[in-house]
Amino acid sequence: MIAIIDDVLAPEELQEILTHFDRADFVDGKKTAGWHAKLVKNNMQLPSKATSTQELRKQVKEALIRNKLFQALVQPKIVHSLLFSRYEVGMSYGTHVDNAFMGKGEFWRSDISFTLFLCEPEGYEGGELVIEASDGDRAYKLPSGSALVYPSSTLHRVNPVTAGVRFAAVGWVQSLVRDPDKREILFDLDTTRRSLFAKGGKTIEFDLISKSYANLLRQWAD
Ligand SMILES: O=C(O)CCC(=O)C(=O)O
Ligand SMILES: [Fe+2]
Repeated sequence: MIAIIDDVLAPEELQEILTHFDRADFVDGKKTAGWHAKLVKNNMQLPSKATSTQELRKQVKEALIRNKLFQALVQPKIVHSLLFSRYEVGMSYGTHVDNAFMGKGEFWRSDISFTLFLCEPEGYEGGELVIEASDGDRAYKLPSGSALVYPSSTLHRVNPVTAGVRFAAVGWVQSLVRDPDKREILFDLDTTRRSLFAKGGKTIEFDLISKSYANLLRQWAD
């Protein structure tokens, strides 16, 4: 499932991150790409080992983890490999698939990829995140603070930036539920039981859907 999550970060948090970017040194993004993605990756990133990057990473991770829609959609076991990117005019990230596993020493599976847009769409031209689906390409350019979550199994790209600068945080999730179809069933059940609860409280219908939700999650989680 491809989904948009709005307002992951508050305007003050966004401002703080952008202020940090103003004085930060960005390095070549090829450093963290797989051997084939390197061939088409042309962007800049915050150095992953810097203490300030680790603090920003923690902040963004916590914001995602406390977001109820993110929880319901992706069932995160771990949010990992988060990085902060900067695309200047002429930069892009050509068509690629994300590596199935990421990390050094400890490896995490990438089930879901996300891009958290960190600047307003009016501030740059081009730079759309394009998901290449079997029925055609879909291009996304979201407001600052909104995130796109999409299956890591897709081919995707970032179009060349033709004016301005594009900032984003990107990362991956190893989900408790590896199969996207199963995640979607859980999401639908969870949405339905919450809607039933809002309308009628803790009825027997709510209890039975909650029971199915919990028991399926128990069966499907790894
Ligand atoms: O910046 C983006 O929106 C996506 C970047 C990407 O595809 C990646 O880092 O693997
Ligand atoms: Fe990617």
